[in-house]
Amino acid sequence: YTWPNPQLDELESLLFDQQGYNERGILVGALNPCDRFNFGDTVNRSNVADWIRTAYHDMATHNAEDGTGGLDASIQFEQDRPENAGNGFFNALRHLQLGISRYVGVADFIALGAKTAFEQCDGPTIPFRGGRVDATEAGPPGVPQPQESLDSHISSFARQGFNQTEMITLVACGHSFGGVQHSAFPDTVPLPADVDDVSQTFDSTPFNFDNNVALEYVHGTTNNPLVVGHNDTTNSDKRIFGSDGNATISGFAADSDSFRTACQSLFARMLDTVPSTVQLTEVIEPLPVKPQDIALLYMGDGTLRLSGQVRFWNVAESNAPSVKLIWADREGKTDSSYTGVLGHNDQMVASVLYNGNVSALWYNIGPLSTNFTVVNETVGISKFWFEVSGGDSSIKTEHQNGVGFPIQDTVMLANSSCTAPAPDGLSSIAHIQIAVRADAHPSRVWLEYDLFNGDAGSGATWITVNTTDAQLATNQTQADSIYELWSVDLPSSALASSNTRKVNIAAEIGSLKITTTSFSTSTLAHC
Ligand code: HEM
Repeated sequence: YTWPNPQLDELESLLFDQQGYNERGILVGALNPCDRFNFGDTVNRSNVADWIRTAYHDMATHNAEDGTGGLDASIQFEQDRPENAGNGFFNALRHLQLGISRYVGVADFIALGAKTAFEQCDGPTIPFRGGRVDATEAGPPGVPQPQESLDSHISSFARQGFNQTEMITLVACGHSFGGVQHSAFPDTVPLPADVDDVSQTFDSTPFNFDNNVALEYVHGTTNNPLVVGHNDTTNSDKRIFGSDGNATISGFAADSDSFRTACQSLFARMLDTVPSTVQLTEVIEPLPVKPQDIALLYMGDGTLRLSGQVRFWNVAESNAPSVKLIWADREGKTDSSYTGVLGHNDQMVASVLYNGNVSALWYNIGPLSTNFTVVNETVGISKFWFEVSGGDSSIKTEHQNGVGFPIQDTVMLANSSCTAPAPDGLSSIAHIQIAVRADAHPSRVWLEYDLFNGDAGSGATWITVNTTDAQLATNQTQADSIYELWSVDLPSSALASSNTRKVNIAAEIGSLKITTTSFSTSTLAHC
């Protein structure tokens, strides 16, 4: 895709800013190491297994015929159903919900969680699409349960869109992780003496993807509680694996590569099973050159400060290039003076598990001593690009296939913005000043910020975007012939349940809506 695209940029970052500098720790951080479990010390439980099971149970109510249900976060409202026994969903959701924003909801986070868990813990790479839509209420029930007959499982998977071989495969792929917990299934897993609870695992390597679930089943060494459980009624894995005379599962036991490939494609299908009204995005690949948090700041002295960061994908620190920024002015013209340096040091390195271990380098716009580049406000800026000088003294221009990286200089934060204590002495008020090009004549200028909403009963969460309108400032002393100032006060209470405490500026000019990247009010100067 072409930068910028706020939804795809956010998904790309969640997928590929995994570890190291600028990491988005929410996914990989909770899966490292793979036996990590955030909630209590029950032996054999893990976030990895909870996250994968959550994605399956959310998807499993899909109806392929009428196109309803699928991976839509309706699991948030369905946790008290017998088919969703155990606290794994609650555990998974209360972590994954923390990352949501106006661009990426709970359903996308459930899918991201399962994908990342699978890959981080030795599974193959799953292509990822975003754009799932969160359900606002429970859907019809229909997750398969262990006491049901083979026929009912076959028809349940058919309803979900999977044939019998795919059913065997998907169950084996999922049950490469985790196990059955006594407290959730007391009739299936007995409680040994002297422990409060226990989880009996599906194979001997419950925290990592491998074909042991098939191998141990075929060798007769399995301890899978849904195969060798003392109550044959709940031995659903035994009935499912054996339903084609063990042909599929024996193939997986004999050939771990075929198991990997089969799980890779079925996991992708599982995560992409959504209501037919939902249109998923393209498969998101890492951008080779990705600007982030690019912002202009109006200084009121004839200059604008350009700041932000740029990530260069799949470059090792030992080959760190030197990078030059070049830009075009408001009219699209460039000049030999429209150039700046990018700052980098050996700490600004990230690592990503993506078809192997990839490293990415981050650079700041401007030298590290200031982290900004000065733009003359009279000529402004409309797009930028990079000249990358490799160790072999070759120079490569990175300009998004000639498009450049666009930036608007119509609306931006002014550096006269500041925060002051509120009259209650406890909270604060941000006095936000916004610079708007005097020739733009916006019909409306406002602030936007994401607010968390939660339903205490179900534990469901969602984001709403709150807005506060700005007015043309009565005091224009900081303004000049090119920019006028708008102002708005934002009490910190307005951001009370904002997940990021970040705010962006928006303006409506004709039928066009322009937005800036977001900033944190906590970084503003004190008045
Ligand atoms: C007929 C179909 C299935 C049945 C009857 C079934 C049944 C079960 C049961 C009873 C548990 C124990 C849950 C607990 O103790 O909290 C479990 C765990 C699990 N299932 Fe399934 N399952 C099925 C299909 C799947 C599929 C298709 C996947 C994923 C692709 C999957 C992934 C998991 C995972 C990862 C766990 C471990 C959870 C943990 O350790 O916390 N299952 N399953």
